[in-house]
Amino acid sequence: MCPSVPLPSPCPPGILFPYSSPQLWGRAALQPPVLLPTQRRTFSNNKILVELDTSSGVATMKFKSPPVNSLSLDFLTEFCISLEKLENDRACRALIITSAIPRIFSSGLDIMEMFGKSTEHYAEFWRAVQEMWLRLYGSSMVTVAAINGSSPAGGCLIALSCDYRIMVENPKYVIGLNEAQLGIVAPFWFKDTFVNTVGHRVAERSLQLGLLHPVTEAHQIGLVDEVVPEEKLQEKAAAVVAQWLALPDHARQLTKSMMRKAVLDHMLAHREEDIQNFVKFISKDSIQKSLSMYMEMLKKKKS
Ligand SMILES: CCCCCCCCCCC/C=C/C(=O)SCCNC(=O)CCNC(=O)[C@H](O)C(C)(C)COP(=O)(O)OP(=O)(O)OC[C@H]1O[C@@H](n2cnc3c(N)ncnc32)[C@H](O)[C@@H]1OP(=O)(O)O
Repeated sequence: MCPSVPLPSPCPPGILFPYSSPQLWGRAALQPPVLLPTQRRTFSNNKILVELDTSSGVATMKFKSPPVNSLSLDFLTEFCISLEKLENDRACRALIITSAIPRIFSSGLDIMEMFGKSTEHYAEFWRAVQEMWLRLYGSSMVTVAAINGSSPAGGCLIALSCDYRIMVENPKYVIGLNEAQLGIVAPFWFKDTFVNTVGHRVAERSLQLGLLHPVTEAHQIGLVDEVVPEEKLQEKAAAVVAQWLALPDHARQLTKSMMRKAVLDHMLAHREEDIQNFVKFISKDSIQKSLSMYMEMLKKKKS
């Protein structure tokens, strides 16, 4: 059978052989089978830096939005644009996501986007959150989260949406879906993504208590796949990517799609309803009060 990459049509006899070598599989497979010097393509905005190594097909995306990489509407928009660029780039087969901000991977959704704004704003913001998840969870690239800091709520969702999670061993770092601690609720597709990673029982307890798991515990419950010292993170991420890229892209992609399709389809079928639910929920006085108290608590913690 011909690989899923577009080949000259009809597929000439014998063409399968050169395309069968693992390092030639996939979207980069149409490049001539010669050793090319390492080539880097970089693009950047004020929130995200992306570097694509076109010889390996691996892109590294660094979040660089101080102070805590919170997922504002602007951040989500830039994130989606970057994901779309990479997804459409035939030279890119894999993506490593990490942070350029010390100690923080991402602090999750920007609470200020959910506080004191108009219903139109809430709807626009929530559509952007959905879009980010649809693109990342549904990506055909190999995706690895190199988690070099704390990663609560929406930050954890980003990590969960990748194919593999490697976290830096540091007793101060935590990760989890802590929405309940803010007096809010993780939506069904956050929950489904979590359940698909850690299983129903662990997810149920963790979600109800809004737990932020220290790294060792996150590893024990399967929320992260590996724990490494900070200085080994990039090397480990590259090794994991190489292992996943050794397989034919079409087989890996179809398997990924099979595993994730039900959850993605469910969200797509209920997308507008989910936006309405979010707007209704977040606009409630009691929820606005909870968010306000949470922000106060964050500020007090500093002083
Ligand atoms: C019927 C059901 C219907 C359901 C419908 C849906 C319901 C709603 C679903 C919403 C889902 C929400 C998902 C989320 O992601 S909510 C965000 C959760 N995030 C957090 O709880 C993290 C909070 N932050 C922290 O814990 C710490 O800040 C952190 C560990 C990340 C860093 O600590 P550090 O000490 O280094 O830094 P500071 O705390 O001093 O923070 C620096 C400044 O950044 C501000 N900050 C932090 N996090 C956020 C954030 N998420 N959004 C906005 N701003 C944030 C913090 O206040 C500091 O600001 P100032 O310098 O101005 O004080």
